[in-house]
Amino acid sequence: MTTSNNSLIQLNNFSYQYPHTANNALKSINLSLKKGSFVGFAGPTGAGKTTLIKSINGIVPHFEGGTFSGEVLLNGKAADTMSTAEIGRSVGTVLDDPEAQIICLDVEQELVFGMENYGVPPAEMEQRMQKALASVGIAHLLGRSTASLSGGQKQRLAIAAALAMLPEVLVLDEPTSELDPLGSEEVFRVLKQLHQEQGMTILVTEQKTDLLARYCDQLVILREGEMVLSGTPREVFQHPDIFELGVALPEVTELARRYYPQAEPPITLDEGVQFCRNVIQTFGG
Ligand SMILES: Nc1ncnc2c1ncn2[C@@H]1O[C@H](COP(=O)(O)OP(=O)(O)OP(=O)(O)O)[C@@H](O)[C@H]1O
Repeated sequence: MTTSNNSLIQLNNFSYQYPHTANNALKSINLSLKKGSFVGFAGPTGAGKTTLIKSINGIVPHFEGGTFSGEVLLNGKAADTMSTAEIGRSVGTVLDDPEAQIICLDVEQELVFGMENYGVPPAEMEQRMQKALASVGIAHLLGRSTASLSGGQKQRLAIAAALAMLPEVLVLDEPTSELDPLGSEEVFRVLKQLHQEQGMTILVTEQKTDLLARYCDQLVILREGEMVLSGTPREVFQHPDIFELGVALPEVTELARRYYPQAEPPITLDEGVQFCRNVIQTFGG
């Protein structure tokens, strides 16, 4: 086993192939993530983003089967030697579709369900439930039926249910795919707050790169199972190769890079406004 440093999650030359497929879905991934990271994963469809998330929460290989080489370490321990229950104590998962993840009829049951399965004492459950709901700003929804919640509220509930298990890391697979722009922003604001106020480690796959640009500290780009770029959102979106990697850039970045390829492109709307002002001044002057 490779010696682990102080990484919370470490992938060493990790390759994985689903059963009955011809190619590896992940190819020699080397990635080291420290506690307190907020990392976004992007890349074209089929790049391996979901598979990478599933390799961290143990679905790969525990439930999917298949073959792998290399290793995924959680706190220095090889994930394939841990039970899924053990992995679940460290890694909380939120899926793209809250409808599929929420299984109980009311908010309280939804939060209690996971804790009961892990044998959390009832008095502690109540405390954890209140804290988890407050953390994502939906304490007022206790007592509501899950069917009556909006998409954004359901996704916050899914996050709260994961938080009630006191995970060290939260992995989210396209958590805004069912949400409109306001709901998407709401989810990322909650994540940023968890990250800043509780030091939660957050790993998220997301197609909306403007959200990744604004909220993540680190961005990893995958293509055809390989990790092709990694850095701050600015380093990644300003990288000369980014256009060739099939990643949808934030709109402001895309426009600036196309029309002013020599200039340092903006990566957020605010920077885009300033960029336009500078362009107008240059041409006006
Ligand atoms: N359960 C599975 N069985 C077989 N092959 C799979 C399975 N799940 C994914 N794959 C294949 O593994 C590769 C990586 O898929 P993955 O879902 O990880 O990509 P992704 O980047 O998340 O794509 P998307 O953005 O479309 O969700 C693809 O070629 C896909 O067809």
